[in-house]
Amino acid sequence: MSIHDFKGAVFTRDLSRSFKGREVLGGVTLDIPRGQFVALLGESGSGKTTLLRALAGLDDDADHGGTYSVPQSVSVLFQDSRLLPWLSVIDNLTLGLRHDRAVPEAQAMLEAVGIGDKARVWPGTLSGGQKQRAALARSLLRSPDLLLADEPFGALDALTRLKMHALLFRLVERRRPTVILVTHDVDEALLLADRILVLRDGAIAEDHAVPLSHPRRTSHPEFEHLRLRLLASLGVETNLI
Ligand SMILES: Nc1ncnc2c1ncn2[C@@H]1O[C@H](COP(=O)(O)OP(=O)(O)OP(=O)(O)O)[C@@H](O)[C@H]1O
Repeated sequence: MSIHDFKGAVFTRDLSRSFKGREVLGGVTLDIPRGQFVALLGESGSGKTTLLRALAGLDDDADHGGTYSVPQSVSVLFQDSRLLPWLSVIDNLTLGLRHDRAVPEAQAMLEAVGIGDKARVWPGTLSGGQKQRAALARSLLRSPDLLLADEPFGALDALTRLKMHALLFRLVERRRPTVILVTHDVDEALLLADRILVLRDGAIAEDHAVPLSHPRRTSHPEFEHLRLRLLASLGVETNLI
């Protein structure tokens, strides 16, 4: 299939990236249909962030090979919220949006992520979880066709992370963007994703469908089966768990 025939959201062919002659991504070929929620797992250094940055077009410092196509409207969510400290929370959300509805829509999005009362405060006064809620609100306010999320909950405590999973799932259900979520957390991947890719040494080593309906329970036998399989492929000795 050529790039012109592809009707999905993300298309890559032999995508490679190198830094100073060292290959980090080595020929990634991938098709992601619209609206699919994909989790990207892999051991540290396997190239997850490099793949995400390639799709976001944020890698001018790398040598490029292969081709890719993504939708026009892409939002990126990072582990740190990247809110500008000199703008109020709502001004961070509306930055660059010109239309009349920007402020009420931003306020509604802050309500949706549970921090409607924080619109006028400085980002520096928010907790880590509140900052990530604001960052999530900012990225979804733009109604992206593709959301690229690089460990957005990695720095949060376990309880806040669970709340953020539920929130992300609810918001994504409503707007149905295609999502690629980089995570180290196998349970997070299994709770949220339709499909889980395992990256190894810069290539897609495994591609799993997650045949579980929502809401998902970690106690479901298929959940547990996939969990052990994924942990083993990530090099965790599962007989010790
Ligand atoms: N800008 C860069 N310059 C040089 N090397 C880089 C650059 N970005 C990434 N790398 C190298 O590419 C490899 C893959 O990095 P990447 O951040 O994509 O891995 P990752 O799977 O996201 O890792 P982690 O799970 O630890 O975040 C690493 O060895 C890293 O040092």
